[in-house]
Amino acid sequence: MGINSDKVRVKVPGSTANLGPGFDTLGMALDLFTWIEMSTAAETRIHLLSDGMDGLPQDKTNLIYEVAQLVFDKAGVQHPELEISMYSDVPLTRGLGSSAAAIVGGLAAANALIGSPLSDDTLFQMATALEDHPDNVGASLFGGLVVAFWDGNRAEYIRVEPNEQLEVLVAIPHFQLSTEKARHVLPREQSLANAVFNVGHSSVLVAALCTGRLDMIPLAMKDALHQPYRAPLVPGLEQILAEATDHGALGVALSGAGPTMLALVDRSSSRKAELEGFLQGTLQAAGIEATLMWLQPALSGVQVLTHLDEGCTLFENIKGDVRA
Ligand SMILES: Nc1ncnc2c1ncn2[C@@H]1O[C@H](COP(=O)(O)OP(=O)(O)O)[C@@H](O)[C@H]1O
Ligand SMILES: N[C@@H](CCOP(=O)(O)O)C(=O)O
Repeated sequence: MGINSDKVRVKVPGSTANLGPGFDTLGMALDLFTWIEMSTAAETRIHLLSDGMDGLPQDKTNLIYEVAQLVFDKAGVQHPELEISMYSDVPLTRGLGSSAAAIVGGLAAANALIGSPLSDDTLFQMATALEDHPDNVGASLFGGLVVAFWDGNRAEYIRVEPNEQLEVLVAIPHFQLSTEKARHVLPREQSLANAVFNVGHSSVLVAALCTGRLDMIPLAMKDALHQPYRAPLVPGLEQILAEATDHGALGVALSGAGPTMLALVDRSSSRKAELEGFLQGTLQAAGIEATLMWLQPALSGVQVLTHLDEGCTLFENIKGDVRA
């Protein structure tokens, strides 16, 4: 199997996980993207092109470089030195799936570089094992809404087209909360009552999303397994979870492990400004600065970009598409 001597470029969406009750099970891709360019080189070099990437390693300990090595191992090819450039609009460590986007983007780019010997399913299994849960990586790989489970050995999923009335408002606090820390506060054991509560709510939420029963979202988007334990880490969250539906949200949840909070909104709602004011006001009162952003579900998962100009830099190619 040969290694492609061209540059490969991939575009991968960030994501929100859980949607409240679907802990480690539901993921939805969002239109916030990470772009990765990868080519072979005489010596490994890693370029981080966007702001906010402080602290990410620029050597062979970088996550994207590391996951590329796993692809080469799995495909049985020699490890080439790599030149990698990365631009990301997905903020780090905020609950919008930056690590999943980096993992999926790194896997997809390395696979394309060696002629795509690995199937999407193989990439999904690898990404799930790396991230330890299938929700964000499933959404970044396949786009749309992904309903998934993982038994520690294999992950399975079904992709669902997001309802076209759904729009997303996120409040992204100006502080980081690592997924590792936000998983650490969860109890190791839960009551049967909490398990039944979440199975019921998550099942009805998925059914509501599949059938367009948006009226069920405010009732179904409730959780007993993780949000109550994570709320002390995110000032304002408790009030937002309790009251956002009184201010125009269809449903509200912690996005992934937080600290970002996410509201699902009917795109024809006349109460968007009211909801923005409620979120911003509640967070300000709790002493939290946050950026609000309207996002759309991303329908495509990771894409290998073939239309880009080889003669231009990654940033020159994508600058019309980035948010910042
Ligand atoms: N583009 C990237 N390149 C290298 N590492 C990354 C990249 N994006 C994320 N990471 C790693 O993932 C970590 C964030 O993951 P995590 O705590 O799960 O938060 P989230 O995935 O919600 O943003 C970062 O601190 C960094 O170690
Ligand atoms: N199901 C996971 C999701 C973590 O998402 P992230 O975007 O915060 O990494 C969890 O809730 O821990």
